[in-house]
Parts: sequence; C-alpha cells; structure tokens
Amino acid sequence: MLRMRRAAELGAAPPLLDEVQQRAVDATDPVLLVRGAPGTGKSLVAVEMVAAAVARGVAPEHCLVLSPTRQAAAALRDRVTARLAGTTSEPLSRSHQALGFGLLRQAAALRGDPTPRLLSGPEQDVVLRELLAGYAAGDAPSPPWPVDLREALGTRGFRAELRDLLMRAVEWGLDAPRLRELGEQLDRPAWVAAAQVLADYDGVTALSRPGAYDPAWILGAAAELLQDDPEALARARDTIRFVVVDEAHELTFAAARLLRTLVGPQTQVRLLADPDSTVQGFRGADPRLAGQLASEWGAGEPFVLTHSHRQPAELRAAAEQVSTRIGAVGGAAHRELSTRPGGRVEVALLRAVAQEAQFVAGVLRRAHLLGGVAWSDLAVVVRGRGRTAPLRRALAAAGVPVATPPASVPLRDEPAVRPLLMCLDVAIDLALGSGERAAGDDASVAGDDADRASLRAGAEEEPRAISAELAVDLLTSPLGGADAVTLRRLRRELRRAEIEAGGERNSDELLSAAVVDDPDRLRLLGPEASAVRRVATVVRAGREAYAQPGATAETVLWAMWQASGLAEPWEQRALAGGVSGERADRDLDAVVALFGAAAAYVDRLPAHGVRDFLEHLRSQDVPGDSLVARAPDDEQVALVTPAAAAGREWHTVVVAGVQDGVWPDLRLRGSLLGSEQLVDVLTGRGSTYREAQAAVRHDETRQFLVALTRARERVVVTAVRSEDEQPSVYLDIVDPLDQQADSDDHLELLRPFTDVPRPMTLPAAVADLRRSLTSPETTPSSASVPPATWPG
Ligand SMILES: Nc1ncnc2c1ncn2[C@@H]1O[C@H](COP(=O)(O)OP(=O)(O)OP(=O)(O)O)[C@@H](O)[C@H]1O
Repeated sequence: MLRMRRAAELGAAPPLLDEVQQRAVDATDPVLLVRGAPGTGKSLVAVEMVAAAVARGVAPEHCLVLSPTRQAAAALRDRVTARLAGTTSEPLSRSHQALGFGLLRQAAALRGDPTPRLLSGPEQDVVLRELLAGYAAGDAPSPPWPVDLREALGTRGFRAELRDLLMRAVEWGLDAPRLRELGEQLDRPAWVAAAQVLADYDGVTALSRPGAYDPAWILGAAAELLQDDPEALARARDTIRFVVVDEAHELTFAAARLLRTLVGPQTQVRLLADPDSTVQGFRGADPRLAGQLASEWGAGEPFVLTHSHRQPAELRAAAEQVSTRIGAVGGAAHRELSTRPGGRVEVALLRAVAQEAQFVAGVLRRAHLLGGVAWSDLAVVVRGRGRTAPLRRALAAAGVPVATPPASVPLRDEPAVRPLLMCLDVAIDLALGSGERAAGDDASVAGDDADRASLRAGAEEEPRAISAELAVDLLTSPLGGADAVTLRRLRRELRRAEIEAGGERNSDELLSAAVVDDPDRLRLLGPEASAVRRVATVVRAGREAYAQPGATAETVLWAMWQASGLAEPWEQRALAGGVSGERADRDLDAVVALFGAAAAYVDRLPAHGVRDFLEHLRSQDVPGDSLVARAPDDEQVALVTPAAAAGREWHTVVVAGVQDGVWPDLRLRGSLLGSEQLVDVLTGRGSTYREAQAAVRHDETRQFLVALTRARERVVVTAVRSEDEQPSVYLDIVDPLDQQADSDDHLELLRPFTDVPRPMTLPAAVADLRRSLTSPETTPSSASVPPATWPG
C-alpha cells in the first residue's frame, strides 16, 4: 500500500514511496540495514529517512548523511537540502574522509593547533620520492629491499605500488612494527622493507609538513582522536545523533572503524547497501562490512527493497544475469525485483576500435538528434582510463560534446601550464639579472638566486637571450599559438629586419632574442610576429610583477596571464565546442588549477619565494585528483569509469570496450609489492591463487553490473572482434546466443558483426553528396541525402 505524508516544515514534495521503502523510512529502530539492488531507491530512501527524522523532531544539524565520495556527498547534500527547504539549519552531508577531517579540524581548533590539511596525491609522491632518493644517497639506512626489486626502486611505477601498499596498511590500522611482523611471518621481504619506509614516511611528513595528513591516515587518525579524547567523543556523539550511510557497500575498514567509535548507544543509524555494487574494492572497500556493523549494533532483519524503480524489465533481466555471477554476500534476496515492462538492451560487435568509436558516436547522436534525449542524459562507461582518450577524440570529432576528463598528466606538463612556467622562469632570471628582486625571495630562501644576481648585476646591458629550442617551444605552445608556417615566416621577417639594420645574427639567435626583447620594439614587425609579441609581453609582465614588493607566485602568474590576453579568446573557443573547444576548455581548466596551486602554496608557505613554487610544481610527477572540481555540464555526454558512474543514472548508457582481458581484467593487482594480498590476509579472504582470482572476478563483475544498471531506458554494450581482440564473456551473459542454432564449436561465429550506419554529421553528409555528385551514374534527382538522416 502506498501512503503519502507531508510534514508541515518540510520543503519539496515527498515522492510516493513503495511499501518496503515506506516501512524502512517509518521504522524507528535504533539501527537499520536496508539492502536493495541497483535502482531500487536506496539513495531516495536515504533522503526520506533524514526528512522523516526531522519530522519526528531530530534537529537537522544533528543528522549526518555519509557517502563514499565527495561527488556523491555533494549530490546528496543538494537533494536533502531541497527536501528540507524551509528549515533553518541543514544536516551534514559528507564523504567518509571529510567527516574524519572535520573531526580532526575541530579538535585542532579547540586546542589552538594549526588547521590540519590534506596532502595531495602529487605531494605524497614527492615525499616518497625524496625518501627513496635519501636512501639511495646514503642519507638514511636503506630498507632491506629484496634483490629483484632494486632495479625498480627509482621508477614512478614502483612508487605508485609502494604508496598503494602503505595506504592499505594505514587504512587497516597497521603500524610499521606490525607490517614488519606480517612480512616476516608470511615470508614477504618487500613488506619488511616497506615497514621501514612507513615509519620514515610518517616521521618525515610530520616534520616537513606540519599539520598535513595523508588521506589514508585521516580516518584512522580521527578514530584514534575519538578513542583517546573522551571530550572529543562526547562532543561528536552529542552533535551527531542520526546517521545515514548511503552506499554502505563501499565502506572500507578504516571508515568502519571510525563509525564503530563514533556511534554510541544513543545514535540512530541507517545503513543502505547493495553488496553486488562495490566498485571501490581496489581502495579496500568490502561489501561485507555494512552487514557486520549492523549486526554488531544489534540491528534486526534487514529491509530488502523489492521494486526496480530505475530499470524496466529488459534491463533488469540483463542485470539479473550478471548479478548471479557475483558471489552472494549476505544472501541474494535483494536480487529478485518487480518492475515495469520495457527497456532495450543491445549488443554490438564491431570490426575495429575506430569503428566501435564511430558506432558509439552514431548511437549518441541519433539518441540526441532523433530521440530528443538531452546530451547530459547520455553516458558512455568504459572499464579503464586507457580506452577513454581515443574514444573521447572520436566522439568529439563526430560532434558529440564530451565532458572534460580528470587530469592525466601532472600540472606542470599541462600544455597550457608549461609555457607559463617557462616564461615565469625566464622572467625571474631576467629580473634577477638586472638586479631586480622580489620581496618574497629574500636571501634566506633564495640564496642561489642572490648569488646569481650579484654575479650578473651590472654585466647585463642587452636583454639575455634564451636557447633557440626554448624560444621555439614557447612560440609554438598554446601561449604563443604559432604553427610551423608562421614560425618560418617569422624567422624570415626577423632576418630581413636584421640585415636592414646591418646585423649578422642568424634566425635562431634572433628568435631567442626576440622572446625576451621589449615587445614595443617588435611592433614594427608584421602580423606573423604576433606570437613572439605575446610571449615577450608575458615575459615582461612577469618580470615587472616579480620586481614589485610583496610579489608572490600568485601575483606574478596573474600578471602574466592578464598580459597574455588569452582568457577571452580561449573562453570563446571553449563555448564554440568541437575539438578545438574541448582543448580550450581543458587549457582554461589547467590555468585555473595552476592559480589554485599557487594560491594554496602562498597560503601555506608565505615565506617561500616564487622560485620555490616553481621547483615545487616541477618536482610533482603525479597528476592531481582532478584539475578543478567542475559542476556537471548540462550539455555534455559523460564518459566515465564504473567508479565514477556509481550512484548516477542516465536515459541511455553505452558500455564500450567490453573486451576479453580488459573486462574482466583478471590480473591480480598490486602484484609487485602484494598490496592486494595484504588486504586478503587482513580480511581473512582466501590467500590461494584460485581464491584470489575468484575475488578479482567478482570485483570486476560488480563493476560491470554497476555500468549496466545506470540506464533508465536503454543499454548498448559494444565490443570489437578482430585478429588482436576478442569480445568479453560479458557479452554472452547480457545477450545469450541462441545455443540451439548451431553445434557448440562454432558458437562464437554466431554473433554477427553490427553494421555501422553512416555518421550523422554535416561533413559526412556533404562527403556523401560530393561522392554522388561526382559519380558518373548520378542523375540530378538521385544526388540527395534523405532529410530524415540530416543532423539537427
Ligand atoms: N518510490 C519511488 N517512486 C518513483 N521513483 C522512484 C522511487 N524510488 C526510487 N525512484 C527513482 O528510481 C531511481 C533510482 O533511485 P536511487 O538512485 O535512489 O536508487 P539506488 O538504489 O540508490 O540506486 P543505485 O544503487 O543504483 O545508485 C531514481 O530516479 C529515483 O528517483
């Protein structure tokens, strides 16, 4: 039976809940576990539970909604706020990490300690690299690395694995002695060596970056704070009285530990989980934890949601086929659902990756142009980042607007940032060369600069030249914007002017000099000199800003960016869309991220100079989490991994690149240092090869299930069959082949290739018209393209 309820003080109209949803929302048990397959309304129930608690008299500020990621927390915050509009205070909606961090920050503020901050991924990498370099240089006794690892020690891949191992250890509350002990017990010498790094990493971070927390430390540190400080615990329990944990299947050991400490006898808790949908397994999420916590806190039988609100029958049937392949955690009752009829599942087999991309673009364009589905209601899910770049290019080329991906290169290597940093370097050199000094770079921080400055002072009448390679690099960068032809013309023009003036410098020397020349003098040159004028203007602006008292990395970079005059043209290109628009979008994001990094640096280390910031950025080998947190764009198709797709939904979802060996990817992870095995040992999961493989297979299938269950109406699964690539078994699970049709040994031949329809783009239509116009057989009436297939 469906019931509607509306409390006087609540905002947006409540939805009609189904019977189980309503019971779960109405239940007043202290602790409740709700299980539900994808799309059964868990997140919606989470919001309603908060609304119901508020209606029962719990103050909104005493409610806490927890989500596994920052994005999910932000989305839930919006929904809860809309639902409770009209109340004077708001519930907290946080990621697990943010909750831990908030507790630490509050405690620090009360004690009068400096505000803690999170170490970014790139910073963690720098700390590790410095540590490893220190061992190599003999500054500290080297850990006893096994011989077969020694070759790898200096590589970025090794650091990534080491970081992963340390994070897992910390998340599981393992300290260095315990990690060493485990390594000795289980004959894993790499863990013994890593234990020493763990101890040193901890010490170094505490010393060199006071108040800085490694993200993996946060949850453990917050739990320890609450355990050690009864006042902090009492304060937290007094504030947080009603806790809703959405996507509780993504809880890690560390998050569960914090919850175990935080939740007291008076705290009411709601856990909402789907054990088949864990996608953060690689970060240590364990689908069993939600059930364990619920029973520890004395919850009764779980509520099992029974109606699929998102997926109609066809989609649900495919999802069911997939979920039965996943080992059941806590029973399988939640897999049987009622639903509405309808939905479409299609499987497409293509002959090559390029053809697959073209096919996907066609599906999206048709859905948008002919089906009227908004771009933002369309998504493509791929297993890993490797497949996204070519697909993104192909989609953009076919006129499909695709959301900008998160950073894949360190900030310093972003094409838009690199030339700015080069100009900054040149500007500082020039300023120092002519005796100008920035207030920030006093002798104590920039001693080397001071030396160079005194050497050069007075010796510099002419502007100093830079190398020709650097000049060319700058001129052809997004900042200069010159192409090869313009560059050639510019060289000729410079030579001509030089000969006229009676000089003898060659074009290389002239280019180098021009970049650091007075831009006003370059005005005499023709339009081909616009790139060099811009670069010279930027360098001069940097040099002047650097000489100002109180100059910081932020002020100097800002002056340079202003002088470039690029903000407006890039913005216009970004708005115009297409491949060039996407590039401009990305470049603008990178510049914003650069300013973000500079502002953070200046805030954190006000006494450090501009040059130090440059070094700081240059030593970062790892991309940041994302350039900037972007609001989802209304006009773009999402191209995401399963982890980024979790919790979201679209009208149509294409699951692309479903290849054998790619999805499921059955390689055991963390193989070099065995971080997965560490987690297996700690969870008591099987440690034999077979058991580990089964665990990986289930994790992969969970990711596929999440991808498949994001659509409300239509799913298209695509793969390639060629000499090099075979489709994944998932294709047959989603769309079983008709086994009656042939004898077993030719089964794979049964799935026919899919025809790729002609692309629905203007260039394709024009090409078609041209072909038919120039064909000798064409009569005037046959040279047309049917209007129905025209875009727009
Ligand atoms: N009672 C209901 N009436 C109408 N629509 C509903 C109801 N419950 C859920 N929905 C809709 O079903 C869709 C899925 O809901 P929701 O995202 O809350 O499910 P979920 O179980 O959290 O999904 P997932 O675990 O896959 O993220 C949403 O569009 C939601 O608005």
